[in-house]
Amino acid sequence: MSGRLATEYSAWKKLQDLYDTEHNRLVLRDLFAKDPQRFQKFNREYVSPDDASTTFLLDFSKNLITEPIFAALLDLVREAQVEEYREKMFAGEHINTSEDRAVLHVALRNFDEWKIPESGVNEVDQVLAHIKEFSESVRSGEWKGYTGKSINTIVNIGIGGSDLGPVMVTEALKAYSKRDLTAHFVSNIDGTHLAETLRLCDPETTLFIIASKTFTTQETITNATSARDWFLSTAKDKVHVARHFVALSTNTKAVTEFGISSENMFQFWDWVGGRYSLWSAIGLSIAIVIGYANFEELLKGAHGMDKHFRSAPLEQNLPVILAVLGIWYNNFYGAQTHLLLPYDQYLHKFADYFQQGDMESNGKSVTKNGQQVAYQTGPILWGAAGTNGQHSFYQLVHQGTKLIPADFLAPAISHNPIAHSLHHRILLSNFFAQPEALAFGKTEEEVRKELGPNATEPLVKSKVFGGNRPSNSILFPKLTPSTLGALVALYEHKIFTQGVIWGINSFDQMGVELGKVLAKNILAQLEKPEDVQGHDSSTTGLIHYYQKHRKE
Ligand SMILES: O=P(O)(O)OC[C@H]1O[C@H](O)[C@H](O)[C@@H](O)[C@@H]1O
Repeated sequence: MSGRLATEYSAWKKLQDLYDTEHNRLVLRDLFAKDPQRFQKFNREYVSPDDASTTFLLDFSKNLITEPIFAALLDLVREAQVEEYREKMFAGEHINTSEDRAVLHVALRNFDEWKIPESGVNEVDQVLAHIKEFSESVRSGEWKGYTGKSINTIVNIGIGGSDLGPVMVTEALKAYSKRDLTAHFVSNIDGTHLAETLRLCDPETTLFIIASKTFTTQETITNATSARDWFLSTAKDKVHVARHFVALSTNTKAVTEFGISSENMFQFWDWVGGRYSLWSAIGLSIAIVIGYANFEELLKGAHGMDKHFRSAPLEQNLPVILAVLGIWYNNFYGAQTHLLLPYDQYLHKFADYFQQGDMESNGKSVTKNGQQVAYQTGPILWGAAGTNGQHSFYQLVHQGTKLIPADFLAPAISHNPIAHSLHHRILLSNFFAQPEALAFGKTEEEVRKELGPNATEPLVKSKVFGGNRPSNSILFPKLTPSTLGALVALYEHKIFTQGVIWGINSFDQMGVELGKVLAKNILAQLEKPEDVQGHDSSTTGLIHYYQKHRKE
C-alpha cells in the first residue's frame, strides 16, 4: 500500500533468484524425506490472546518452500513496510487514498482496546447496543408486526458486502440459530429472487432488513421498493411499514426518503468497506439469527486475530504467513488461482464470501501512485465445501496442467456427530488424505507395481500423480462463533498484507462502476429499436434481438 512497485524491492529480486535457482529442487517428497523436523518448523498454533478456546493449527509444511525462502518472503514484508501500514490502518489514517477514507473494520470489534481518532468510532458501542436491543426483541417475540403477531421470518435485502457476509455467517453458524425463525437473503435484481422468496413469506410476520451502505444500489433499492409494494398490498396503510422495514446504512437521508424512520435505521460509517461490513450494522440479520451474545463472540474472535496480527512477530504471524505463501505462488510460480476448501458443510459459503473479499480488494492493476503493475496481483479465488469438490473439480487440481495452491480447513469436532461421528471421521479422513495426495502424488514406479506387468503404457501414465502440489491445512477444534470470527479476520489481514506488498489500494472498487453506468444508459434505450444509440454493433444487435423477442 506504499504505492511502490513490488518488483523494486531487493527481497523481490532475491526471491526471483531463489526461484530461478531452487525451484527444480523444491520437491515435497524430498524435502520431507530430508528433514524429519519439517512439520515442526512449518506449523503454527494460533491461540487467541483473549480466549484459549479460540485456537487452530496452521500446517504450512506442504508448501514449496525452504527456510531461506521463508526468510526472504518475510524480508519482503519488512521491506514493503507492511508493519508500518498495518499501524496506519489501526490508527485510522486514510489508507484508502483514492476515496480519502480510513479503513477501520477493526474498530467495529475493538472493545475499547485501542483509541482510534476517527469520527464515528465512538458511536460503535451505541449501534451495537441498538443491534442487541432490537435483535432481542425480535427473537423474544416482543417486536410485533402490524396485526400483533410476532416475527418468524426475516428477509435481508442487500447485495455484495451487504449480502455475502450475513449469508456466509448465518450458514456457518446455523448450529447456533433460532430454529423457529427463518432467514432469507435477496440480492439479485432478477425478479425471480424476490418473487420466489415472497412466496415463502407472510406479510404479517415478516421483517425486511434493507442493507445498503450507500442506499443507492439499484438492485437493493428496486428489490426493497417491490417488497414494500408487496407488503402494502396486504397491510394497506403506510404507517405499518415501520413495524416491518428497517435499514442498515450510512445514508440517513436516503433511508428517510425511502420511508424508514431514523429509529429503525442502524448506522455505520464510510470507513467500513462493504466487503468488511459483516461486523457492523450489516450484521443485524446475523444477530437476529444466532442471538446477540453469539454475534459478540464472533466479533471477539475477530478482535483476538486483530491483536495477533498487530503484535505477533512476522515469522509467527498467521495472516502474514498465508499472505507471503500466496505471493510465492502467484508471483514466482505463476499460479493464477487459489482454492479455499472447507471440510465443513456449514462453511459452504466461505469461498463465495472471500471471492468478494479477496478479488474486489486485490483485483487491481495500478499502484496507489497510479503506476501500471508489471506483475500479477490478486488471485482468482474459488472453492467448495469438501467432499463435494472431490467429485467435481479435484481431477484438474490433482492431474491437470495448472498449479493451484489450496487451503484446507476443518473442525476436529462436528456439531452433528451422527452415526457415532462416522460421517465426521470419513470427512476428516478426506481432509487429511487430499493434501497428502496433492503433495506426494503417486510415481510411475508405484503405479507399475500396483497394476502388474500387463498394464498398457497409456493406462500406467494416466494413473500417475505428479504430486508436488502445495497446500495449507487449518484444523480447529469446533466451528464456534469466535473461531469463525478469527478465521475471517485471518483472511482479511492476509488480503491487507498482500495489497501492501503489491502497492495497490485494497479498499476501493472502481472496477465495478463502468458496467453500472452503461446499464443505466441502456435501460433508458430498451423500449424502442430507434432509441438504441451509441453502441458497437454487437451490443446493438443483442438489444435489437431482445426487442424483437420480448413479450411483456
Ligand atoms: O451496500 P451497498 O452500498 O448497497 O453496496 C453493495 C455493493 O455494491 C458494489 O457492488 C460494491 O462493489 C460492493 O463493495 C458493495 O458491497
